[in-house]
Amino acid sequence: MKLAIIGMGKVGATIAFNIVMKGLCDQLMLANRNIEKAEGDAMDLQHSLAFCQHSMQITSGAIVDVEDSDIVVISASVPTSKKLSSRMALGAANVALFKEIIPGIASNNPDAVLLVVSNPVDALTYLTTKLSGFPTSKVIGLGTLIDSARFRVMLSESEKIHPDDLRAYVLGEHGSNQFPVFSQAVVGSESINDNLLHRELFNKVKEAGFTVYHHKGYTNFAIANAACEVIRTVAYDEHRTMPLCTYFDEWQGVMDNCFSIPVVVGRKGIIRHLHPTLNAIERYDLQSNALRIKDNISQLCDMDS
Ligand SMILES: NC(=O)c1ccc[n+]([C@@H]2O[C@H](COP(=O)([O-])OP(=O)(O)OC[C@H]3O[C@@H](n4cnc5c(N)ncnc54)[C@H](O)[C@@H]3O)[C@@H](O)[C@H]2O)c1
Repeated sequence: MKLAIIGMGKVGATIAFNIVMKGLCDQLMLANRNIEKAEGDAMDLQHSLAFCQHSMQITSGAIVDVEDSDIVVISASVPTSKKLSSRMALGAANVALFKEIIPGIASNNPDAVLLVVSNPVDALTYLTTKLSGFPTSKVIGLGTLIDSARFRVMLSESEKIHPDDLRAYVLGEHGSNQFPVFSQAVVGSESINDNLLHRELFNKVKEAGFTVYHHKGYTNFAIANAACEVIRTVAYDEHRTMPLCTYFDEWQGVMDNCFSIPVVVGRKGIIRHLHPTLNAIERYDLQSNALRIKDNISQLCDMDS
């Protein structure tokens, strides 16, 4: 399994550390605009192999050196600020960056699954799908997997039950429009009700990324674990279900859009879309997400410029 990370900032470096600790590949390639930083990370991670069960080859270089990967994680980005209050603020500059880098990544890594982490992730996953020419199944945006994880952790604290035993999906935009699917949320086989307490927790989930940003200027640990969950599922063809961002022609009556829906993931990327029965509130939330995201995509991702 050959894995590359493009963009060795706070998130890319933490994903790399997790991959090494968990032994998720045999060859790990780190690429960054500032190559010296990628070289430093590669050396530092090599030194940590003495404490790992799984040996791997760790190399570094420029984006053009990333070739024939099975998975390419894209966490390259213009710098984010501690004052960030909307992921869309990164939109225009990251769209320009992706227009510069995605065609080369796609042609040098024709069989890869591309995992988009950079924000705004829904628009960038759409753009990556279009620019790469890859099948929609092979371009995955990290999307609301992280929001769903935060929701499960917060519900677990309130229910005093391990988060692994909770199923609670947040779907839609990785942003302020995301919505919880209470109608399908369960702990054991008991429903998690749509009540005031659980709505308050969900409101904290929506703000959680920015709460962390405002404290430390970035988020890295939870997002790196979310990325590794997808990477392991692809690497070992695990066929796990999770909410992830994908471009789709049609989902639950929404046409031609790109945001997080429940999917099954395996070695070939997204191998199936799941279709839970949504209640009236959730169908309304889905429609308003679809409009908002479509609008963001058409504002940001003009394919002719
Ligand atoms: N999807 C999510 O839930 C989620 C969570 C956290 C962060 N993010 C996003 O991930 C991205 C990275 O965040 P970060 O905190 O690591 O940012 P960062 O500024 O620390 O790192 C960005 C890295 O990209 C590199 N880079 C820029 N242009 C490049 C190019 N052309 N080629 C190669 N490398 C290039 C920079 O040198 C830098 O090392 C941001 O867009 C952030 O918003 C997403």
